[in-house]
Amino acid sequence: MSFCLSTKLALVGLRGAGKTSVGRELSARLGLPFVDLDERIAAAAGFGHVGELIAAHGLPAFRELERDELAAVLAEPRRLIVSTGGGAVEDPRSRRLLRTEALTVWLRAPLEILRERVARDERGRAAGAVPLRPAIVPPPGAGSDDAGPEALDHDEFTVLQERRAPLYREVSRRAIDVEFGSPLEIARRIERIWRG
Ligand SMILES: Nc1ncnc2c1ncn2[C@@H]1O[C@H](COP(=O)(O)OP(=O)(O)O)[C@@H](O)[C@H]1O
Ligand SMILES: O=C(O)C1=C[C@@H](OP(=O)(O)O)[C@@H](O)[C@H](O)C1
Ligand SMILES: [Mg+2]
Repeated sequence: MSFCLSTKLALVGLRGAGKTSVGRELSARLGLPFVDLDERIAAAAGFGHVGELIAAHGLPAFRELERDELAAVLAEPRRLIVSTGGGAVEDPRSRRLLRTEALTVWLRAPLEILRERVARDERGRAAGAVPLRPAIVPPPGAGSDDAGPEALDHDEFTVLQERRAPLYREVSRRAIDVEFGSPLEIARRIERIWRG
């Protein structure tokens, strides 16, 4: 991709990978505007965070907003950094746009790290607060009386990783391992890719 005026840098990866934190650091370092897709969608709909939006309107409604907002951001005639939500790649049109309209970078980390970060984000929040990241994978057998023995093995992150890893790979020009290093250090690594 040529380094043109409207080039966008997009971050993808599972929940907890650091897309929001690293995107913010990158924006400060590169002096480019930052869009966190989740924050923009939640604010536009009058919610404090996307977990509240999903709780109120459901996952399919959120996915529609996500798809439309990503297309709008990637059509903006300016350079910017966009941090997507972990599930943005599930929409085929979004994948095409991430491939063609942005330099997309996949932030990768072992699942136990992601689990720990996501759990830590929920700790210390008020009792009864709506989760920041609601569970989105129905347990096997959900809706029937007998979930079956495989329900014991159900793990949200494993399911999402299996489903999404090929999609992240498909849209990304580069994958970055983010197990080690602060968001600032990871932003510095991505800055080098961006500057070519
Ligand atoms: N490189 C990192 N090292 C340690 N903690 C991190 C790192 N990146 C993000 N975090 C923390 O992990 C949590 C999830 O980060 P966030 O940026 O919201 O991820 P995402 O947007 O990919 O879900 C936050 O508490 C954040 O401070
Ligand atoms: O994995 C997902 O489908 C989601 C990830 C979240 O964003 P982060 O990846 O920034 O946590 C947010 O968009 C929503 O809770 C759904
Ligand atoms: Mg985020």
